Amino acid sequence: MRQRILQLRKRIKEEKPLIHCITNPISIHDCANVILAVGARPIMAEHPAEVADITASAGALMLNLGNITDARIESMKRSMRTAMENKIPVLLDLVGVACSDLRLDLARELLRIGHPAVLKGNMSELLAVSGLPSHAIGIDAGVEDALTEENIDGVSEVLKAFSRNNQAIVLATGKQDFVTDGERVVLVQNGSAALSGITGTGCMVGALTAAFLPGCEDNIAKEMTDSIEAGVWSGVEMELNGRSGNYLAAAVLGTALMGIAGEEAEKISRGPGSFQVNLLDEIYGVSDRQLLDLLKIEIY
Ligand SMILES: Nc1ncnc2c1ncn2[C@@H]1O[C@H](COP(=O)(O)OP(=O)(O)OP(=O)(O)O)[C@@H](O)[C@H]1O
Ligand SMILES: Cc1ncsc1CCO
Repeated sequence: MRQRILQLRKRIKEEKPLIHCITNPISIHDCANVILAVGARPIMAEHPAEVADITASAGALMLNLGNITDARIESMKRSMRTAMENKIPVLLDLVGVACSDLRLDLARELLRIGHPAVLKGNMSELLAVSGLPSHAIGIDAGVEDALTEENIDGVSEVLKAFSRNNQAIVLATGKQDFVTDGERVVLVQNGSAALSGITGTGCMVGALTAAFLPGCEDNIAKEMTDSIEAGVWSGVEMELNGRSGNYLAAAVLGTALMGIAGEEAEKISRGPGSFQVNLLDEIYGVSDRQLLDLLKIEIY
């Protein structure tokens, strides 16, 4: 996994894929900047009459339900259709589905239209979309829903089943980030409480993960073959848009990079203002050596 995420980061820097984001105006600027910081190219087009063309030319599509509008609802449906037709990987960020039936219904409709590679949210949002009770406060996760040593086995079973049912990577953010492909679970333990002191860090994790999706494409078949030969493939084969594959590494890299950058930025910041600036610098500047030395993941 460690070598895999370094290769993925290098590949995106080299290939600079176009990442189409339809997202909320609160964090749209931050999302564009983190995509640039890892070497990819953001485009934030959202007019319903143009999004199909833009999606068709992109390497990945990010749909973020924050601050939803009628225009973006229509655009997301159109882009999801185009992404499926063109075999473009999609990350769906379920912002607010635990506090708004409009967004929950939209998420379900998008899941009927298409097949995201990654389903992302905080723990309350993922419980809500899985059809379970949740305790969100607005777009924030409720403390009752946080991952703990006591509930981790139960939560893992729920989110692994949700991943298998949707044949998507599930990424739940929080103090620890939880990533699963339906078989394996990766806990990413990097991070800083300062990340919850500025808005949009969850959206930025979505944007980073979306930026890494195109880098998983050609390597998927090879990664699976290598794993089978090495006897370590865990058995789950995902049919994503007609390809077999697994975008687990993109989600682990997206969350780990945010977590490590948050830890490093916190050391040199005076408060949320300088933290925000330093966070972007760290996402841009963290070296491979730092990534390897600071990465804290557990794989089950
Ligand atoms: N208390 C914490 N300690 C360490 N890391 C944290 C903490 N809170 C959040 N993070 C990190 O911040 C990032 C965003 O996660 P969070 O769950 O806060 O997203 P969110 O609620 O969707 O955020 P937003 O709504 O602001 O976009 C993740 O990388 C997560 O690991
Ligand atoms: C504050 C806020 N409201 C809708 S989206 C958003 C950014 C963090 O998700």
